[in-house]
Amino acid sequence: MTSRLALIQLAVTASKEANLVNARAKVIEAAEKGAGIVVLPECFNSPYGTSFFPKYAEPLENGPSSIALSNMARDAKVYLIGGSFPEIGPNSKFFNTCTIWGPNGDRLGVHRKVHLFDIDIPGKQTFKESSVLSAGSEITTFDSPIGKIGVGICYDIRFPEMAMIAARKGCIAMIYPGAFNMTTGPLHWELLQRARAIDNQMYVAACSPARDETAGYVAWGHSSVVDPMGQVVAKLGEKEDIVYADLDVAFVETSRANIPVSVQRRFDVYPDVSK
Ligand SMILES: NC(=O)CC(=O)C(=O)O
Repeated sequence: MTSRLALIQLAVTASKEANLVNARAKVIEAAEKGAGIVVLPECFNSPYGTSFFPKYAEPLENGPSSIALSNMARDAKVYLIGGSFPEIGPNSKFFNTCTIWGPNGDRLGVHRKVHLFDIDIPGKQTFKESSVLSAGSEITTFDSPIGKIGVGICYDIRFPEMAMIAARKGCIAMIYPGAFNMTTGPLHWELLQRARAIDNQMYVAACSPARDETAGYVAWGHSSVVDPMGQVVAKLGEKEDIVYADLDVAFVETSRANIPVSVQRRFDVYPDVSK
């Protein structure tokens, strides 16, 4: 069983309305090219930065982005992993939130970024999402026609436990809307995807905004898909574009059967690791 995955490396602007219009056009284009599962990037409808989160935040229920995403999924008849947008949630807390939509426009899941992006590489990249955002606390999976798929957001990819638990719940892929930067992107973006793919013998995809050199936070781009053997099967440069890859469940099964690490774990040797 296969399904075509499309990653939309969207050129995100300061206009939420323009971003929603552009996202819709690209989702429909991806569906016309045969995609059954479509992914948008982290903060697909706003610039990425702590000063922007409160300004662009909207509620999950009936906010403009949720309505637009539901309509896109329904009109294109695709499973849509709707990147993320700043959410104003319970108790007026802000979250970095990914919504997942089915082909009839129903919402299938919500992932609030679990691991907030707080780093300080002096002179290169400093970011403190936790100065504005609250963290989610759920592992998120949803059922697609080719099987269960796990969803994380960007910095979540650095935490192997999340992908491992998703794999143990039966996921055949992990998908991360993300926005690495010009420091961590060249170092870690591809390596982390390949690591999570090999750890768990699953497809891993990460979808970035297109690079905008004039933005306060310059995204690395390079949206890509890695297969269960750790091979990069699709990859973009830095410009706005769409990349496609066929996800093949049989290849996940063969990879897991040929190198059966998931049944060779020695929890007797490392009992502190949760089963
Ligand atoms: N933007 C992020 O959440 C993560 C990132 O850029 C990194 O881990 O590097």
